[in-house]
Amino acid sequence: MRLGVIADDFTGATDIASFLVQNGMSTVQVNGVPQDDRQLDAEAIVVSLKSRSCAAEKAVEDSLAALAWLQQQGCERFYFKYCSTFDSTAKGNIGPVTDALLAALGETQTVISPSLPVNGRTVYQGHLFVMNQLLSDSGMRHHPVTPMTDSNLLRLMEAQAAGKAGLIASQTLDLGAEAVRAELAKLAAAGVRYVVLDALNEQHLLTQGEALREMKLVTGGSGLAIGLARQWATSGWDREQAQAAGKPQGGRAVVISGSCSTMTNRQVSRYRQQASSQAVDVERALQQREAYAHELCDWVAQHADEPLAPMLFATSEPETLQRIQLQYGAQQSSEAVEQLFASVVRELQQQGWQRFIVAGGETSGVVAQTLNIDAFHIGPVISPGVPWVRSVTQPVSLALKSGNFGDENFFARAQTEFVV
Ligand SMILES: Nc1ncnc2c1ncn2[C@@H]1O[C@H](COP(=O)(O)OP(=O)(O)O)[C@@H](O)[C@H]1O
Ligand SMILES: O=C(O)[C@@H](O)C(=O)COP(=O)(O)O
Repeated sequence: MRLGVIADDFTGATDIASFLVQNGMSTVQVNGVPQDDRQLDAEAIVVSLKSRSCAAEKAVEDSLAALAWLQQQGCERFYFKYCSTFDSTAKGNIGPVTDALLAALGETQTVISPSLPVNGRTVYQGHLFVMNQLLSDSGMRHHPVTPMTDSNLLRLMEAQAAGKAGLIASQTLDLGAEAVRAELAKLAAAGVRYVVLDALNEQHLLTQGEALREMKLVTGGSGLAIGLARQWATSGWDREQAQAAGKPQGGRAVVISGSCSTMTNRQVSRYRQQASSQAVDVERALQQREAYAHELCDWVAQHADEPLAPMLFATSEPETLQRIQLQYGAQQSSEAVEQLFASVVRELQQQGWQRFIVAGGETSGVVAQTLNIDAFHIGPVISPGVPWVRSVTQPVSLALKSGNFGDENFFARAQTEFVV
């Protein structure tokens, strides 16, 4: 049984991929729908799209293209992965994409399961919680692109999609997989297309996995992957074996930090005490990018043989960032930083650097694209949702960290706790 995952963004794709390998399924991730007909070798294939904040029509078109490609790869079960905070715009594309995938597969029912207890996302009586707050009371209500002002997943789904939503509550999950399957059948008979699943803990996710073993299409965050991978992994949950192809190889490493999140700021200040580091000068990035990138690469090379990899960082505290954005413009400065990092990693790759530890979702996308890495094996997990990954075609390994993920010692741990 081969699983095909359609993920609505890049770091979200890496997140689910890491839970699949941790629970025993070997996994390859591709960035976008490949245009060639290469056949990939893994139990699960994850396609990362950039559809989270797209208009519904575009998200549907991209998701159906991903589905068709995954079917060509021999996938028989499908998983639509969105954010564990159900990020969707006011017009919302999670509903339309779910409807389109159901129709394409000839199915009439699926589940909605964004819960990820290990990262504080739980669902109770159909309401989504972030840590100890309802989604609509959490910081997500201020999200610049996808503000979430309702926590009721049934209401959110019915507002976006064509069909009827229903609930399987935690009390039923406590009774086990058989009870969940019976409830799914009852809801199907009542015409319910989207079944919101409560989950307060990992046991609930394992029960979901057991109950959904035969369901053709599921939808959710990355948590449900824990339960499903335990059902489908042919290696008997052998994590070591599933991760083998993605283990980082030796060779020189560099840390590139382009995220300004609170967590990344903490990680950067910790790592500055542990390794050589150099802050990026945004003005020089704007005015003399190539010469400056070359200079930074020389600096990185001078620190190549130290115990921990040298770090280049644009990461700034909110006040500094605000000052930079006021002075140079938000878009201009962020693009200048991204392009500077692109020039740096291009030159380092030419000089034979093989390990890149990157902080920031957008920054990760730029680095992977610049290094020409469009498919990678998922390796050992550094922090929940952040694995080492290894290019399918080149001897290059990446650790791609979304801004909020990882613990304070992430950059050092990524290098010291894994066989390289
Ligand atoms: N000092 C800085 N000045 C301006 N923009 C910056 C600075 N540092 C980082 N950026 C930009 O901020 C954005 C951070 O986004 P991203 O990499 O997705 O991180 P996150 O995952 O935390 O959102 C990138 O476009 C990056 O280039
Ligand atoms: O499900 C999740 O929380 C993550 O996989 C995810 O999608 C995070 O998105 P970003 O916050 O945009 O990195």
